[in-house]
Amino acid sequence: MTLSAVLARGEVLAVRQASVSLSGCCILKNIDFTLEAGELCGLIGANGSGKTTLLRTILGFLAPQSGNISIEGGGRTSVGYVPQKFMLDPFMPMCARDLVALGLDGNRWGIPLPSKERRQKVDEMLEALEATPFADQRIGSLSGGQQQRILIAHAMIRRPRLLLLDEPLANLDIRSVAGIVALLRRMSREFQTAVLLSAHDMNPLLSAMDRIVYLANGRAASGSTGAVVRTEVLSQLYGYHIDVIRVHGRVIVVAADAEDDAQAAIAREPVHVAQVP
Ligand SMILES: Nc1ncnc2c1ncn2[C@@H]1O[C@H](COP(=O)(O)OP(=O)(O)OP(=O)(O)O)[C@@H](O)[C@H]1O
Repeated sequence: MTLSAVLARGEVLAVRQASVSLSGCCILKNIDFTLEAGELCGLIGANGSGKTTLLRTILGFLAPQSGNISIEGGGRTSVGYVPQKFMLDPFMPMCARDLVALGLDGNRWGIPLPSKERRQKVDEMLEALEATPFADQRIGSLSGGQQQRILIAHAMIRRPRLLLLDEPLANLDIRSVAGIVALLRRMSREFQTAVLLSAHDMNPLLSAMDRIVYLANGRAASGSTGAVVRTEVLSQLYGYHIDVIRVHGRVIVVAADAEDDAQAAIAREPVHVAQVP
């Protein structure tokens, strides 16, 4: 990871021609996009398309074989992260508020914040996430949507410049999904944090995304949703014909005429089926 020298004004993250291999297998090839302060970006792709790999590379857990990644402020201290499938023990004897407060400690050394200041920061973040009403409940007793809010508060409490979330909408009902998306949209603007969240279904994010990074075939297309989610762009990305169908304000991406069985199996993967609210 390089320091912020190559970032243009306003950019918080720049991924430049980054390629990543795992166990000798190329997972991501020449990924190239930037994110600006306050932008909300959907990292969209089917299962196994490399979303987690890309997030782990941005975090510095994996090194790109080529290309580079620059983050404002130089790295981890300015990045918040909510991992995928974060399992919270239902019997963990910790209330939600305390988990948020732990985010203040992070990799911080030295004298802790005075307890009054600490409490104030936690209260502010709980309020921002509309999590105050359940802040004193045991973390394991909360619903999936409530837990997600607490995890985001934990990741945001040090006001990172970049927030990475791996599938934060998975396993949530449609109402909770809409609530989390609206909160992330508002927080990215309010705190001028660049938010990159992965999802396999772009539909819940359509009205909220400033930018999309669409992963397929180890490669990425990025830009506004209108510019990227198009037949020509996605067909080029996948390497075979893709139809983009817009219906009732939703997008369905389907592969037409896959040439053989193997391709057809891959082709079925990217289909984004519209959910009925
Ligand atoms: N350690 C590894 N060695 C080799 N291949 C790996 C390794 N870890 C992951 N992969 C492969 O890399 C590809 C991308 O995986 P990744 O978890 O990044 O995808 P994803 O888009 O996050 O998937 P999901 O939506 O299912 O979480 C997959 O094909 C996966 O099998």
